[in-house]
Amino acid sequence: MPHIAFIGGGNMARSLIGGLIKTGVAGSTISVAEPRADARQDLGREFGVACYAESHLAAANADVVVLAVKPQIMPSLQKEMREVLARQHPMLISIAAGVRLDQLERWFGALPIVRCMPNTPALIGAGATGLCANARVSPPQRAQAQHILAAVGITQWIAEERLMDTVTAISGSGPAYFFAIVEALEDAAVAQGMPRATARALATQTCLGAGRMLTEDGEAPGVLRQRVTSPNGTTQAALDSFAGDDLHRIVARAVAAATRRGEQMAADLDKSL
Ligand SMILES: NC(=O)c1ccc[n+]([C@@H]2O[C@H](COP(=O)([O-])OP(=O)(O)OC[C@H]3O[C@@H](n4cnc5c(N)ncnc54)[C@H](O)[C@@H]3O)[C@@H](O)[C@H]2O)c1
Ligand code: PRO
Repeated sequence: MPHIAFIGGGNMARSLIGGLIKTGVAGSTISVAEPRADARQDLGREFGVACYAESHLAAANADVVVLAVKPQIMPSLQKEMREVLARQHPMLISIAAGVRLDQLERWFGALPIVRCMPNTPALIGAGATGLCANARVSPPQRAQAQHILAAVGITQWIAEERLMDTVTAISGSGPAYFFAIVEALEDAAVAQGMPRATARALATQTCLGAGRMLTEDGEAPGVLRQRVTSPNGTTQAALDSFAGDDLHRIVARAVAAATRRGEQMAADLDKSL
């Protein structure tokens, strides 16, 4: 069994650890570095994993090191981690938004590195993750990285690293877009006089039902949309209104803004060093 060390024991690490344990990985093969004592205690109690306040201790026997800290923290890890990484030569998996493979190599050394972008539905095992590897990652290591992320949802390999910022803009940030749409539907119904609890229940279940149809029917979203849309009916009226407001342009602009922000975050990290 490979030993996996998580550096950072926050939300995303917790969901990955929970997913791995559910797939049968033993807690004794996982260690976590987390500065917050209460989080260390919770993780140890819930999953039976070994928790440390210092990163180099968690990574001491690791075959795989998952970097699960905020992007801004990443460069500051190098001082503490460089020696243990040089000794262990593990595969690194970074889940940080807007941190490039070349930056990770510069900070942590010439290691096999996988950059990936999961999303918060990983917390309930329904995540979507894009992964991108540097040339040092062997085929078995690719399979190992995919296995770790597949514990919390679907995975897609991304050949061109520049598209990892697009992954972040589509599926990394994407859950927030759908929550925003549910909020907007809820507000629209409330404005027409519906009680908020009723509006929320209807909008939420509609989102779940539409999502399940997308994943379970195997039909393209356009086909499913047409099936809801009676000629000259209510849906047509709403879709015409969306088209009049150029929904596709609104979404494309938002995705472009998120993509640019990812690129900017990486550029800021370059400047901060
Ligand atoms: N939340 C999301 O939607 C999402 C989605 C995809 C990827 N990500 C990425 O995942 C990473 C973690 O995000 P999160 O939402 O789990 O954040 P989080 O704040 O819940 O977890 C980060 C953890 O790192 C710990 N930490 C801080 N300094 C540390 C250090 N020096 N050594 C070890 N641990 C340290 C913090 O105490 C915290 O518990 C980020 O890089 C983020 O970009 C987040
Ligand atoms: N949350 C992180 C952000 O908003 C990365 C994707 C989702 O930057």
